[in-house]
Amino acid sequence: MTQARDEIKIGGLGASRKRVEDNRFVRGKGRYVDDIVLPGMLHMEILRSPLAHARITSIDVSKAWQIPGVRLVLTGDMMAARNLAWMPTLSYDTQAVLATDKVRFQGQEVACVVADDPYIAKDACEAIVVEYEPLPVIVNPAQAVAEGAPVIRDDKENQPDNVVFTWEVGDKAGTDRAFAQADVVSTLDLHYPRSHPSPLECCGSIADFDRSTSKLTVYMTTQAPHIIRAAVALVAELPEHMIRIVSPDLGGGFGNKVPVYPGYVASILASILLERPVKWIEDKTGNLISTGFGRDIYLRGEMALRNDGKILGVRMYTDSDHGAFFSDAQPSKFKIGLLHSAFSCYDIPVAHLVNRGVYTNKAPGGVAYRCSFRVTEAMYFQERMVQAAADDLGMDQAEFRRRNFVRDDDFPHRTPWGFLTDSGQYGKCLDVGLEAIGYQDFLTEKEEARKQGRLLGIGISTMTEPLGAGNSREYDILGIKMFDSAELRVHITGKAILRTGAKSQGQGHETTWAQIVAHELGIPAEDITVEEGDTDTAPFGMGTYASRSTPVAGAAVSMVARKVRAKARKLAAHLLEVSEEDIEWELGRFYVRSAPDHGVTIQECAIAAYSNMPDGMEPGLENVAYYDPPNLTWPFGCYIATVEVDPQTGVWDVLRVVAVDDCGVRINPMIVEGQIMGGLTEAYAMANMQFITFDAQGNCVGSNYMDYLLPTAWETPGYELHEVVTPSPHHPIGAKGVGECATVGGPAAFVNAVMDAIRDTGVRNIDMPLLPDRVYEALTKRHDVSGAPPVRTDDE
Ligand code: PCD
Ligand SMILES: [Cu+]
Repeated sequence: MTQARDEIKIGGLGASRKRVEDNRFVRGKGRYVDDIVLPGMLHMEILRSPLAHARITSIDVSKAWQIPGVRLVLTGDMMAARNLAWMPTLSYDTQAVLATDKVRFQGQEVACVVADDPYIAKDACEAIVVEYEPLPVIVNPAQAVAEGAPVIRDDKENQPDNVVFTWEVGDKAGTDRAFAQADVVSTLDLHYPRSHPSPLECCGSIADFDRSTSKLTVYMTTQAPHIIRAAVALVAELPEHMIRIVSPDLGGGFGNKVPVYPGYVASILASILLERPVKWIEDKTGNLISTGFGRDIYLRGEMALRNDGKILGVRMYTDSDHGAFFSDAQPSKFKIGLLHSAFSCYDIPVAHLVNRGVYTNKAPGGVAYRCSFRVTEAMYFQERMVQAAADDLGMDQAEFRRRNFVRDDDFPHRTPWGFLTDSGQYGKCLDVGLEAIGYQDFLTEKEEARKQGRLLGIGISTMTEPLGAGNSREYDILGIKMFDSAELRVHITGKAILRTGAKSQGQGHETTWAQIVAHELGIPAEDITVEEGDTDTAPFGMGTYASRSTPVAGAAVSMVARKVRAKARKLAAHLLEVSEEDIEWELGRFYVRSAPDHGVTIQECAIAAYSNMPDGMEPGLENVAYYDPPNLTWPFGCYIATVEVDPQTGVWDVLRVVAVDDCGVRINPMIVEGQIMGGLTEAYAMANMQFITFDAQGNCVGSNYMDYLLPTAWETPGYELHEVVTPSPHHPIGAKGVGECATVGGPAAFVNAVMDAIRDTGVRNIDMPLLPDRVYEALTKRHDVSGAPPVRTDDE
């Protein structure tokens, strides 16, 4: 008779266990960078450029130095003297730490002041006099490539213009042939506007250099502490074992905390020079105007179609605006991240994509904001194009998708741009979604409403997203392969501590990783402490972004637990006085196959590991695992929104949102649902209200929360969530990533719904955000409404 532990009761796989980290978060006991106070700590503030493009003719810091309490004023020249004025970016570019020659975007870091308190530092920043000679400003790709455009990156050799790269992938000739055979060619021009991840906690760091031990400790808001340690070791030429990076509690990351920012570097140098801890905490405007923007990419898409609805081929021409420095966080192999993951859920024979990246006088952009490296843009383009194509064919949009989906028995499936998708049940997900929303009934209701002048619309967005960068053959950051790690130590009493190379920013790893260990070992989740983010203790890992933690670090957790179980089995054999081959495992317990009642628990094995091990066995019960995933995981999402547009004002209200997510096996269903709701809310915000843009002078418009809107509970629609489970065949517990899915797939559902509601106008596109005035313009003037003029990048 089985004596296995009840997996749900011990908080194993599938348990909707309450998040253990919330014990401190909801009590206001989280420990964020700004909560840390070190003895003798000083405070740093940054002086930022008011202009988007200008030559610096002089910087006078004398008045700042005279303010009592000022300890250090740092300028670009001082950084340059130490070879620190420029730093390498994660995309093999360089970025100014403090400007020396020119400023290249509004908000760029020009000088820093360190003082006894932050107010003195801020006042002293204002006492610095900088003379600028304004230069012509470039705020979009069209201007960047125009004849005679000023060269923004004149600091770089071999950079005669503003083009960062041109990248091409796919089969051009084959795609041309497919278009030649098409019955219908559908085209669409779009702009995915800049958006800002905008975590509630801004960026910050405390650098603490101790001359007596030569050790540098940096507490900082980073999603990838080990990468930072490696970067500091290389840039500052400090020995790696003398650097400790600690990423404490983070108030959200959303990709914003992946790049290296000048403030971190300046605070480190200041601490080394002053031999005191130096704290820098960014303010909201600083965060909104200078750190990791997402998106900002233009697209012209073309689809070759057969009359029966089959997609024969796809072309994409895109122009991406990277701002003044190419510092996107992305695996280095593909110039534009994984943009060519578009159309992976559809069976499309051939495709061709050209992307041109340009520099502009805007803050560095293209960061993976809740997005696996340009996947959000890819899926938005895909689903907007799919809807336009269905319309052009006069075909039902759900039926058009179904006809082109990759079939369940066609996995692993090679996409036209070379990815290998692992598993899925796309048709089933769509059916669950259509059923839930009451598709046919809504179509009837929509027609009825139209007769009374009411505009109802329904939008669908279906997509599979590549999550879990990534296997070492194809993915690396600055040459470091993108594996991840876990280290598990079972104490003598059978309790345990687990450390990983990932770094939660609110996702709940302290809860879910313990659940994986509980699943593998039968140790109750509450007996397992999870720690992340301290490079002195955590095994080397690549951090948390691109929903890679579950696919990669989560897999490492499984693997390390299995290694521990293998040793525990030997201990069990010893305790039960039988050979290892005669032992069976059930959750939490080994037993003798021929005598199931004769067994030992994992906890008994733990005691034995320290007190009664067989002759010749090394004591202890711990191990470490590094996991190099064989492939990405490919979750699937089907998002359906219904809306009503007010023809008098252009205001649109969301009626219902249905989300069907298939992220394989769910470790913690409640956390997964929270991830999806959060993701949908960010999708809704981008589609509906979030607007951060630049005027002709490069001034950032929308650099505060009065203008850049975060949806509150009041604006946020309700969500109806459903699930389908297709395990990943190559992940140890069958889980796929999920954190980003709803943000990636969500926007197109809302936009498609509004476009469906106003379909009678013949308007093909309104760029996000679909502000009421844009919708109103489309309704009344019956033309496309773009956030900025689209640019074609082909030279036909
Ligand atoms: N199947 C499955 C999956 C998953 N899960 C869970 O859920 C979560 C998530 O996961 P994933 O998907 O793996 O992811 P991760 O890596 O962890 O994370 C990341 C993401 O996450 C998201 N979410 C969130 N949340 C919060 N709260 N906060 C934050 O910040 C955030 N962020 C965002 C982002 S943006 Mo990027 O960075 O952009 O790239 S990417 C991202 C965790 O806890 C886990 O464990 C479960 O349970 N199951
Ligand atoms: Cu992206």
